Amino acid sequence: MIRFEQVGKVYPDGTAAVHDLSFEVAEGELVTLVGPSGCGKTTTMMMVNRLIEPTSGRILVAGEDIAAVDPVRLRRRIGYVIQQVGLFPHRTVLDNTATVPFLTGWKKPRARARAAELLDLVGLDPSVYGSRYPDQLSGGQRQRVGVARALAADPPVLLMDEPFGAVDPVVRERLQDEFLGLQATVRKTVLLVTHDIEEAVRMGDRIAVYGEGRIEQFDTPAAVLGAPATPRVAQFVGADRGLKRLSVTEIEADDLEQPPFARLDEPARNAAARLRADGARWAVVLTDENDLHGWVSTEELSSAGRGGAPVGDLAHRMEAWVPVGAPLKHAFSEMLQYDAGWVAVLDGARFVGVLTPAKLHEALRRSVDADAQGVPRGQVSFDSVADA
Ligand SMILES: Nc1ncnc2c1ncn2[C@@H]1O[C@H](COP(=O)(O)OP(=O)(O)OP(=O)(O)O)[C@@H](O)[C@H]1O
Repeated sequence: MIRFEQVGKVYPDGTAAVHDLSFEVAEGELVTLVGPSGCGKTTTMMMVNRLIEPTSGRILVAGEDIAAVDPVRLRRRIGYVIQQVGLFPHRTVLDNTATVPFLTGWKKPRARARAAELLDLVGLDPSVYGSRYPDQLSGGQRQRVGVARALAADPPVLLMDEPFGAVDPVVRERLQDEFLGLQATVRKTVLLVTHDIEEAVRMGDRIAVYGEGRIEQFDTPAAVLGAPATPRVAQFVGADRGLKRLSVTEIEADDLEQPPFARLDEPARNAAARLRADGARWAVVLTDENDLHGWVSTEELSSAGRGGAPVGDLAHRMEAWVPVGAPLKHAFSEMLQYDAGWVAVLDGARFVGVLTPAKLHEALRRSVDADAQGVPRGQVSFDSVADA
């Protein structure tokens, strides 16, 4: 959808801002451009809507060399969100949002109806906020209006330059999540500039990590964190990249342990005898359909006496659980929150297995090796000190 072919930019004063950029952003993909200040991210982005012209190479949008496209026409196909949102102070939120539809000649009622739809989409009730002026909004709300305005003309491409930079970290995280939710439905082709590696990792399907004026690595967040291509990338992503990688590595069924289990309606004494014979101190409690009910200790089952009480009478609820496919970080955080030595992993209600700290470490290590070798994680073997 967006293709850079050996693009370079030298400013008139001789500053070479970027060199030899070649990369492609697929349709519906969100690529983050990240790197230290002055490395050329904004220059890269502004060449896409021709606010800056390259001095070498060419850029294609939807297969068309943009040098040959009228800049005004080009910009109508490309939404642009910037940090200083740039709303018109004397226009209402609704009319600010409708700016591009107005410019493209839509009738006012239609443009406003579209703007109201978009405000709703970004979580601002148009009947409450539509008639306000920008200075009557919080920073986060203004930022949302900026996103709504960029989306109002339904452009296939969206350029976002530090779009969540002007708000505090808590609001920023919420806006990031909201935008990702929105992106899952609107599926725009997005280039997002940030100097924040956390944001780049969180938002990007792929990340372009810049050094001075060039891309040092262009890959998935997991690959950038797991195998930085150059010392400069390693330095930029930081010493705690293992921790960051936890948030982009998904739990897979192969990562899990299968603990002993007891059936919800089997007699407690049968389950107790079986678990004692296996030397197990506890078991997960499952229904006949393998849905997770909870957990129970062997001791509790043993003390149930000789009656035929079912396991279900003694079971505890399972607080610590995560869905399969969730990031490892989510599982780790559940373990800490519930002070649990493991978390259950579910597919819908169905029990898939448990993740322990050792398995979590193993999954992380195998995912790094799998990326390096370009194979699925299940194909990577792992020897840990614990196995020795
Ligand atoms: N109009 C200009 N004339 C000369 N040099 C410029 C001009 N605009 C930008 N530069 C230089 O080009 C380089 C890249 O700038 P750019 O704004 O693309 O970086 P950036 O990575 O977006 O930085 P930041 O994160 O600080 O916004 C910098 O060295 C900058 O000083």
